[in-house]
Amino acid sequence: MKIGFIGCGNMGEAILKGLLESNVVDASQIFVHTKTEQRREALKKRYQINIENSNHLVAAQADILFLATKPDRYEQVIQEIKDVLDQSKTVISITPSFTLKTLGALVDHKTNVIRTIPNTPSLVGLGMTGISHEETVDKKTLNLIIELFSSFGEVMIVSEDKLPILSSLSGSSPAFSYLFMKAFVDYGLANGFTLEESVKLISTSVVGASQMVSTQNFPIETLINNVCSKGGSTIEGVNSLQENHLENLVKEALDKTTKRFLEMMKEKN
Ligand SMILES: NC(=O)C1=CN([C@@H]2O[C@H](COP(=O)(O)OP(=O)(O)OC[C@H]3O[C@@H](n4cnc5c(N)ncnc54)[C@H](OP(=O)(O)O)[C@@H]3O)[C@@H](O)[C@H]2O)C=CC1
Ligand SMILES: O=C(O)[C@@H]1CCC=N1
Repeated sequence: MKIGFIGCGNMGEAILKGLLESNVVDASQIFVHTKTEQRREALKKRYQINIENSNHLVAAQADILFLATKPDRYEQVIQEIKDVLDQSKTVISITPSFTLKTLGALVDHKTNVIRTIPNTPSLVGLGMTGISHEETVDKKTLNLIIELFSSFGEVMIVSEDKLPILSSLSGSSPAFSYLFMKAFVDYGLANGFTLEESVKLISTSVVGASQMVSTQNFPIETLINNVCSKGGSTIEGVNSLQENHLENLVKEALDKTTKRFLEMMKEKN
């Protein structure tokens, strides 16, 4: 099996590194083209993968092809590679903008297309990828795609209409978590802790809290209450966040994120 990347920036590299570290594929099986030579050289040096001089050369060799450019390049790069696409290949979109129907039309229905929303924690093997596909995709191909994405994280198959919300919940949410965590790091720095200490304290606690939410069969409210000792310190912070409407702020941000996803789709379909 050969895997191609057309474009390989933040998200493409997260998938590429996730795949390599999971050992499901070897560097010799990966073929990449990006716009700039500088980026191609950097990726070659970092991962010892095959670098090609055109998108066409990548597509000609790959069985599975990640379109990892920004959405404004999708139409152009598909034009460049269309003549080498056939039923033996699978094209994977990772962008909000294009529906399966539009992607199918762009590739002249010559190849399988899968629509995904991955996230950047794939880089460290803790990704979360939403996948939508046409019913016509055969089981073997679908299982292979699921296996690839599962090698660096979790996978959720959803109907296409659910992708905009899924993207806010898992594609974009790492950015919101980083912003939240940045406030803790800044607080540690301002109060005598080093950067390393502050990062360790908050990142370990957030990993622990994530594990509690995903493994303990409690409502999240119970987990919050279990930290708030009666008459203790935490309740003061929780009350302050609630008085400042943290949950409403987050929901408003999610609404705006989803709205933009839908606008991006409207622009291209
Ligand atoms: N970042 C994220 O968290 C997530 C991103 N996505 C989606 O992933 C896609 C990529 O985003 P992201 O990785 O952040 O973007 P980046 O800007 O980091 O990467 C874009 C890549 O595309 C390459 N590129 C640009 N033009 C061409 C071209 N004509 N041919 C080949 N390669 C080209 C760039 O090359 P070069 O580096 O040489 O300039 C770069 O490697 C987007 O569609 C985004 O919606 C989805 C989920 C999460
Ligand atoms: O910001 C974006 O458009 C992409 C989609 C999900 C995360 N990043």
